[in-house]
Amino acid sequence: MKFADVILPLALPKNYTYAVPPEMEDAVQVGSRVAVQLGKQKKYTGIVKAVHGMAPLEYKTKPLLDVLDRDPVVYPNQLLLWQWLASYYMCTEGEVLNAALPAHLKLSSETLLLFNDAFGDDFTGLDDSEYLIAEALHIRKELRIEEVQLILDKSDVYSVIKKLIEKNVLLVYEELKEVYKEKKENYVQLHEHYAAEEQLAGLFNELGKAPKQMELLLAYLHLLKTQGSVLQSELLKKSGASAAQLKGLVDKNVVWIEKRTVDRVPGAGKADAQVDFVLSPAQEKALAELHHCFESKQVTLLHGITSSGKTQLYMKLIEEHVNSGKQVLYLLPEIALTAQIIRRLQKHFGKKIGIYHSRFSNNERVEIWNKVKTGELQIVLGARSSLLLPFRDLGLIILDEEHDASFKQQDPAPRYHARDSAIYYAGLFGAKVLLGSATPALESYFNAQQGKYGLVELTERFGGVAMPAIEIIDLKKEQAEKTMQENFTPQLRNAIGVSLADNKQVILFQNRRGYAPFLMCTTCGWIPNCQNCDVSLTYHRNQDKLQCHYCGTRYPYVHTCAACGSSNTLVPKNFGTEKIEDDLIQVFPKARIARMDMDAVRNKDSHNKMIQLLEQQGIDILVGTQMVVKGLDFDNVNLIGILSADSLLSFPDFRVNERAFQLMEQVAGRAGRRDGQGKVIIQASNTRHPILHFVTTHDYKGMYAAEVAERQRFGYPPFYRLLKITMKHKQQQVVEQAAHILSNWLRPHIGANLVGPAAPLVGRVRTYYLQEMLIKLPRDTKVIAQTKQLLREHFTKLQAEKQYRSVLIVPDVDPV
Ligand SMILES: Nc1ncnc2c1ncn2[C@@H]1O[C@H](COP(=O)(O)OP(=O)(O)OP(=O)(O)O)[C@@H](O)[C@H]1O
Ligand SMILES: [Zn+2]
Repeated sequence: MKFADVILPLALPKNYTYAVPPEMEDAVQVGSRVAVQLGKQKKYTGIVKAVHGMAPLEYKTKPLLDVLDRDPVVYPNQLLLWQWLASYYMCTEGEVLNAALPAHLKLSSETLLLFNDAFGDDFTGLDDSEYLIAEALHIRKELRIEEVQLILDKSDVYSVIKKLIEKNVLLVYEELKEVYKEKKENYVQLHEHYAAEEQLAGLFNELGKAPKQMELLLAYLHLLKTQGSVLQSELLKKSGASAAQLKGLVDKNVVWIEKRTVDRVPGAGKADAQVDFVLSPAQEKALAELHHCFESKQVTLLHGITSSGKTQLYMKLIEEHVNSGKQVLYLLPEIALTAQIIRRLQKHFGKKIGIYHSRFSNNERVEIWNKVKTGELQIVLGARSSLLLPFRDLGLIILDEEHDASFKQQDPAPRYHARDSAIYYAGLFGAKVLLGSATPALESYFNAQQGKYGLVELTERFGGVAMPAIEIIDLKKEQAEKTMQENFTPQLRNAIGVSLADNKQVILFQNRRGYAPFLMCTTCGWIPNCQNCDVSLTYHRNQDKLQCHYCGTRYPYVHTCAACGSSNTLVPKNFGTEKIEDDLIQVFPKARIARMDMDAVRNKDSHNKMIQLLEQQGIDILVGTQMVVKGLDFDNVNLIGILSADSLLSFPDFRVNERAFQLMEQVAGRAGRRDGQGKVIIQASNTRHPILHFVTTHDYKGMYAAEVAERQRFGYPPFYRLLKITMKHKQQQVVEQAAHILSNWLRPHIGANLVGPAAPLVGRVRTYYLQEMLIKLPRDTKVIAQTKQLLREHFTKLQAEKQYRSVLIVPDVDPV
């Protein structure tokens, strides 16, 4: 008898073993999907993790209901990655599976099946079982899996359902909006008859009487010449003609329309890689050093200052790996994945490159998933989650902007860090990892210093452009002398004026969105808070609403103070990007001003459009949050303003200095990238903060040395590892008691390295009260593994107690 261990898409503490019925023995394979029953009612599809001959001792096995795939959907290396992620980040393999598989590869008994009206009612291509289900669906429009089982009078219905999905008869509800279908587009083709010059000339004569059709024809010929093929939609747009006018040409047998399947995944025309630029001598040297490092190290850190051309080096490395038949994964923070970087890469790698991030539809994800699996896509440019794609033969992972905190997943599990996970995953393939940044994470630079990673430094900007000059302006002094106009010092106002007069562009940075981070009653000091979270509400003037940035709830503007009853005494305090935008309009009424933050660019298109507008110099002044920082490359920006450095340097976190340095150095790096030296103006109240000194001198190493000494003194990363435990419950007393009990159990084992429990700064979020504990762990793999095991046991023990069963316990390994 054979048995299969199956990973189910649930947060189950362990995997279940099922018996393999003899008729499925040949079909069942590691990495294939199988349908199984869990408990009395529920059915799921899971993935086979192992096939073996050992019956479990603790329970009687149920049989597999069905094997869904002839070819496994994941490779053994994915299964190893899932296992590692679950164990290292303290979650279940089911949770990892859930994050990794695109929705259409998951089915469960809760799944609702719908009839696909587009299929019509021609059922001739279906076999008997398929026909029965299709007919039932056609009449009833939707069915649950149990109903399908009743109709067919058998339990193993998953293969029938799968076939019906493939034949486009049936839709799975989760994907209703975007079920996987090939995408078709209409292309216009000139009739062969007119390929010859004379015939075409004759046609022109004929159409002389029909000017619109003539325009259509001219537009067609132009598009054909420039693009090789002619999309109907583009032709109509370019010629300004209507569909009816185009139909006129079709009726005259001049052109015909062909429906073609097109790739959803955007890929520019060229099929071949062509990396045709020349590296500068400094870049050549760095490339040689990278090769040298990779001879002995799996991981190398490329520390290259802003605009030194790191991206060009990546492209050279990508080319080498692609030429040797390997796959390459290029990871970027989500918001940095803009049309700008995509275009830069597509220019050189054309169709070999695929893009993958969370804003993609399920359809697009499935397409990429399949092409990565077959190896057809050799390069993937993606955000964190593209690490979970089924690579076939990975040769290189590049992590650009590797210091970026968004490489760490927050919610839900797996709470993984793409950098560390990439290093593990690459190891399975014997692949290399390149970490790149102008401001590396302290942890990475430390590892490089220790010799664990290779280190290559690129210390000059491409084209010999100088680093921007940095000027710190004393906000206190200017405020005392009453020279401020809104939030601008005279120095910043002047500099903006000079840039505008020179037709240059300006970027202003402020790390808060909205109009004002909070309102305050001038009579009694009352501040409006969120009802679900212990946090003040941000004022958004454009919507005339107050908004909680923790749970997203919106509230109408308040005119009367809830504490003292005075009316119209609430005033905005502090300032966000919306306010700066408003101020700019007043101070520079003629300038073209735009704002880039999460409110202004909700979808990927508006974000890309704004970047494009900036590239084409349709914007004079851009004000934005972190978003304006990430990896952007503009020719004409020569001034950067940081409106308040204090707000970056004053929140309670041991990484605050590192983060502030990275942000300011990165945003400064957007200035003067092409010609002439750029300028950065930083407004600050505390002008003597040591970090400002390091920013002024672009002194990463100085910052590193100072910070690392502090970290060592206080026992923080990179010297210690951190593990944060957050506990949540709707009742404050329950969560406090639970945290107290858990910490009392843990303290004898962990001692002084257990900090807390205590309520975090924002002690209640989304109506849940929070308690946090921090565990500092020595960098010793064995101790770390033992501690995680200890925690797992005690979590289980706590949740076995009835009154604490509903307390949520969230472990976060290596929190950022
Ligand atoms: N060898 C080269 N040939 C042509 N152009 C280059 C070369 N190296 C760099 N450039 C150009 O210089 C600019 C800066 O390079 P790039 O964006 O790669 O820098 P970077 O190091 O990634 O900067 P950042 O860290 O600030 O994002 C880009 O416009 C790039 O096209
Ligand atoms: Zn809230």
